[in-house]
Amino acid sequence: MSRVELDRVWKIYNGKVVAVEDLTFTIEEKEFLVVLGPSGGGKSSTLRMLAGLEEISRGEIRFDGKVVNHLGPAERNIALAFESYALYRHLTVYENIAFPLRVRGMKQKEVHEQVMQISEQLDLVHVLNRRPSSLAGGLQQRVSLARALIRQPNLTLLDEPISHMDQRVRAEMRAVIRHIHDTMGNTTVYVTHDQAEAIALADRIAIIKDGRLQQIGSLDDIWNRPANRFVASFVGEPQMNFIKAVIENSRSVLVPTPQGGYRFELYEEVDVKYVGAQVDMGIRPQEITLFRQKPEGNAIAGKVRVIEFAGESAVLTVDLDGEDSTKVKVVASGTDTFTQGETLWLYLAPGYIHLFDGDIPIHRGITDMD
Ligand SMILES: Nc1ncnc2c1ncn2[C@@H]1O[C@H](COP(=O)(O)OP(=O)(O)OP(=O)(O)O)[C@@H](O)[C@H]1O
Repeated sequence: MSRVELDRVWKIYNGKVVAVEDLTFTIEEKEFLVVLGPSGGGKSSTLRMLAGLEEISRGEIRFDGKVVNHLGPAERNIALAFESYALYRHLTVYENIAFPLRVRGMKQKEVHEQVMQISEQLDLVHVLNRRPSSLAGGLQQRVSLARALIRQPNLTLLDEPISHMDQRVRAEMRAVIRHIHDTMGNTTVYVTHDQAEAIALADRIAIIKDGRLQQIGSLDDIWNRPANRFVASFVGEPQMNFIKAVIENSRSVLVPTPQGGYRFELYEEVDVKYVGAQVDMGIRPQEITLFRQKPEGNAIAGKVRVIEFAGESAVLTVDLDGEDSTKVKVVASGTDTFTQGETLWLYLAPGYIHLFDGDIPIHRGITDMD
C-alpha cells in the first residue's frame, strides 16, 4: 500500500562502478511495476536499494513521501523473493512459509490458515513437510515466493522469482502472482529480463539499460511509442524489423533499389530538416500484411526464405527486394500456406511505420490513431 518514489538515485560500487545512474520514477500505490532490461543493466541494484539491502550512493527513496534511505529492510515492511531462494535449510517448507507470520507473533490457527491458503495457490501442499534442499530449483523458488507473498507487506519486491521454473509452470505462476497482487492490493516491483513476463504481468514497465531509465509506461506506450531504438528492438518477439530508407519529403520515405525504389507514405509529417536523411524504418513482424498480388500503397516485394511454424502462427523470414536483400520477419497466420522461394508483397500500414534517426524516433506511427 505504499507509493514509492525514486528521486535521482545513483548506485556506485566501490567508488567507481556506476550501476544505477540518476534514476527517477514513481511506483503508484497498488501498482504492479515490472523493471525490465538486459543483464547487467542495474535492475537488481535498483531493487536492492528499494529493499534497504544496498546503500543508496546518491539521491532519495521515499515511501509514501517519507525518506527511507537510512532504514533497513525490516523497518521498511517489505517482502522479498529473489532468484536464489535463501530458504532456511533446517526448517520444513511449512515452517519456511510460516516464518514471517511467526516473527510477527501471529496466533497458530491464523498462521495455519494463511500457510494453507498460499500453499494451495502456489501448489505446494504436497511438499509442506519436506526440507527445501530435497526439492528441485523451481519448487524451491515457489516456496521462496510463498514466504514473500504471505507477509502482506507495504511493498513486494520480486527479483526473477520464477526464473528456475520450467516453461509450463512459469505461465501458471505468472497468473498466480498477478492474482495474489490483485487480491492483496499491495504495491509490487518485479524484476525480469524476460519481456514475455513483463507483458503478462505489468501495469507499467520501466526499461533500464546501462543503469539508465530508457522508458516507463504502459505496454501500449512502449509497444507503440518507444522512446528510442533500443526500447523498440528490446520489446517484441520476434523483434522489430529495421529497413534502411531515405526521407523523400515530410510525408514519405523511399527504400532504394537499383530500379528506383519503393515509396512509403507516412501517417504523420516528419520534420523537413530530415529530408534526404538516411533513417531506419522500423516495422513489427506482427504488423505486416502479406499479399500475393501487389496491393495499393505502401508495399514492398520479397522472397520467402524460411518458414517456422509456431502453433497458430508462422514466422516467415523474407528477403526484401533491393541491393542488400534486407531480411525481415513476418508473423503470419499458421493456416495460410506459403512456399519457400515464392514472392510476396509486404504491406506496411502508414500508422505502423516507426522511423529512427540513429536512436531517436522521428515518426511513431499510431500516436494519434489510438
Ligand atoms: N556488489 C557489487 N560490486 C560491484 N559491482 C557490482 C555489484 N553488484 C552489481 N555490480 C555491477 O553493477 C552493474 C549492474 O548490476 P545489476 O546486478 O544491478 O544488473 P541487473 O540488470 O540486475 O543484471 P542481472 O539481470 O544480470 O542480475 C553490473 O555491471 C554489475 O557487474
